Amino acid sequence: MAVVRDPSLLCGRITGKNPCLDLKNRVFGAPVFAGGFSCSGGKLKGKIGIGVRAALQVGVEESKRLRDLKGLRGVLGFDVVSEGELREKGFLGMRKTKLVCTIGPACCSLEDLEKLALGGMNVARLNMCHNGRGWHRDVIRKIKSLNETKGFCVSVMIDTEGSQIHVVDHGAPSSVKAEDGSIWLFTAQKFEGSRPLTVQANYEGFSEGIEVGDELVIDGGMAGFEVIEKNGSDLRCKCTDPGLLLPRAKFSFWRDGKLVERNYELPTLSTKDWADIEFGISEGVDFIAVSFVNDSGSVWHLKNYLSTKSSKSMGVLAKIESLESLHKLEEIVEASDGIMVARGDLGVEIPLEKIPVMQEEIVNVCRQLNKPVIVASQLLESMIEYPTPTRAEVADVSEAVRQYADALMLSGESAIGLYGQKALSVLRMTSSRMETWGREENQQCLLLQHQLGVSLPDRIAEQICNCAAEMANKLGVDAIFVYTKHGHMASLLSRNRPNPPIFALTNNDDTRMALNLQWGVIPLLVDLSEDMEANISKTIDLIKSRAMLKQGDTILVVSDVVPTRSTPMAFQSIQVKTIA
Ligand SMILES: Nc1ncnc2c1ncn2[C@@H]1O[C@H](COP(=O)(O)OP(=O)(O)OP(=O)(O)O)[C@@H](O)[C@H]1O
Ligand SMILES: CC(=O)C(=O)O
Ligand SMILES: [K+]
Ligand SMILES: [Mg+2]
Repeated sequence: MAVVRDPSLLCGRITGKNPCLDLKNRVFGAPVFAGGFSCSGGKLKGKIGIGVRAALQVGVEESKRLRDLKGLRGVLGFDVVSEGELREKGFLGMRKTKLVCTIGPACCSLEDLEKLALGGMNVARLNMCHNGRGWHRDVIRKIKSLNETKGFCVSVMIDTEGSQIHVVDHGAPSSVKAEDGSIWLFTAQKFEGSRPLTVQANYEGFSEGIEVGDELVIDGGMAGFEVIEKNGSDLRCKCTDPGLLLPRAKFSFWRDGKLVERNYELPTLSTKDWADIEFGISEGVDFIAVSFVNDSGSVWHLKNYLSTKSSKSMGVLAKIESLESLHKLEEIVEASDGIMVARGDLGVEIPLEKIPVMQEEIVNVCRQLNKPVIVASQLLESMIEYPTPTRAEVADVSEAVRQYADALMLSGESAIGLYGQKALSVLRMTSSRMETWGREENQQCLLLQHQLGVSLPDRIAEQICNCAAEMANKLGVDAIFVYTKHGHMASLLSRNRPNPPIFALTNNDDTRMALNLQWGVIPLLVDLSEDMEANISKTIDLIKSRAMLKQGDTILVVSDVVPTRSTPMAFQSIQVKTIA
């Protein structure tokens, strides 16, 4: 594919407004939705149309759900944060990298959740390892009520506990020191209370296949031990690398510098995980992130289950956090609706110095296979305690943005940290700055797009989106509009990481919530008719009537026309429109 090579085409279009403007202290009013579909003043000039006809029989759009929502959300489901950002910074200044916040005791009140939403949280993550379902239900309902009443568009993700082997007791309520040369007992035997120098594991098979002389590493390097005696499943170990044992610390065993890989036959989805998934279905969450996925089987299994159990479509995200998942990366990415680079647990199974390269590879594979990817864990770890990040943390966040990850995630920084909102604003400002740099340096032209589609319709959709993104960059249009039912066209555009924001117009609320994780996509919920031309002018009029599109703005419109009596063939098109 030809690419933009002349940065001068792009540089001048970056908004002059301060891209670092802090949204935190701004108060957005409740959304004011324009009523009706008046076409006055919505005339378009300079329309260029390119069409591709293909004999695709696509089902007719169904918009009953939208009508139900319309009364609540108004006719243009434009979330208040994106709208505020557009007014403040213009089209090009809109943030592309999406932000995920883990919700925990430090940010679970309605006020705190609202502050995170205002600060740009696109997805709220609930880690099912902690708290009871009542607590999680309360948080989910608060987020949904903020969406309904305050006009936010925050998706909800639950993250399964999975079956990982970890410490349940190490002799102290919080952290405990392991001194050099001290002798410890690692056991799966359950006992009441705490015993000094004794670590209780949660699974009796934790030491299967382990031999005297093996190295036991805690949390990827928090402390290290040598196994000096094995008695049944109990291990007596000598501390060789003094350090700290934290609650729920994870174990790994190493022999001759390599991880001892063992098949524990623990299911990726435990009985508790299935119960949590049922809970997620009943609460209507948008994403289920599956911990410790080792192959595509568990992902397909869950996806099939969800398709029979739930009318709502929920995204299944696979967390890459084991050595085994790296061996089967492509099949897992293909099976999933998205990926999380779970660097915390990944660092238990691979040497830490390998993580940056693995992260880059996972991000690239995901973009090639057109799946959104979240970079997670320890992005701003020091901000759990301190009000400012380290320079190294800012560099790490910038690197993930430079790699064009779809989303960045806060863990403890928001869940238990003292400065969660500030951490979110650091992610926001750092990603905006890096995105601006990427545009100025024309970095997206370095991205190669391998052909993804196999069938003709898929290849047409892919080519339309590749060409549309290239045109948008070369012409320097202000925004891309894409009409999409399931989000596929929007994600194909996003895959090219184009300079202008991608407004994805859909009449399907599940699609809207799923697109929250995609780089550069601003999902809008609108009523769509079968007449695509009418849809396009209606949407433009609506956005214009809110003074967000003005005379002279140029937009590129990608549409996928469904067959109707008047247009019996599916019709995909790219149009460039200049607002009159
Ligand atoms: N709902 C919660 N209640 C209490 N503490 C929480 C909650 N969620 C997160 N935390 C705390 O925040 C820290 C980081 O959170 P996070 O859920 O990202 O942990 P993690 O270990 O990286 O994830 P995972 O368990 O999926 O590997 C946890 O160690 C935990 O102490
Ligand atoms: C997020 C997560 O699960 C990890 O980093 O391990
Ligand atoms: K988890
Ligand atoms: Mg993990």
